[in-house]
Amino acid sequence: MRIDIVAVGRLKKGPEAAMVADYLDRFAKTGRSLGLPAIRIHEVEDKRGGGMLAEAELLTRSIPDGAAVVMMDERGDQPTSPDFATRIADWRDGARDICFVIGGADGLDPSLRQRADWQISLGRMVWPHMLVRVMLAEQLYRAATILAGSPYHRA
Ligand SMILES: C[S@@+](CC[C@H](N)C(=O)[O-])C[C@H]1O[C@@H](n2cnc3c(N)ncnc32)[C@H](O)[C@@H]1O
Repeated sequence: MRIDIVAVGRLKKGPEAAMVADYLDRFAKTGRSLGLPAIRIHEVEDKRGGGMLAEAELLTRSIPDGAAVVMMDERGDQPTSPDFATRIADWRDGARDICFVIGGADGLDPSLRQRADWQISLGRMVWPHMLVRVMLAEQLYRAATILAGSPYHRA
């Protein structure tokens, strides 16, 4: 099994990058005994100004064949953290790869959103994509702690 985050834009060194690295490192440590692999990030960038469609093509190329595709979108479902953890465990148990997709400033092209196995929202407000990376990384770490039965998630 592999877990990837495919995202538009390059995350420069700074607080967001440090937080993403920290949460993914914690995920890797907690996930190891749960059969969850370290998460890899793939960044794509369309330098020719082709907009959402060009970004969709680049993102599609980075999505592994057969992976469960989870699109981050403010119009999507709003699962609880335990529900999110359960879905990840179900895919793990079915030996399915998982690929999270985060769009750029214009969002994700509708053609790409149509192929999602799941569209999830971090609330109905729109967040900058770099913060979405941080929040997704935190929720993935939180999911691992829920599956491990550790006290990080107290709700
Ligand atoms: C700045 S937002 C783009 C907003 C764009 N206007 C749209 O209609 O999608 C960049 C990316 O961050 C992610 N994103 C932003 N807010 C989100 C939210 N509330 N929940 C989940 N993902 C979000 C989405 O992947 C989005 O494509």
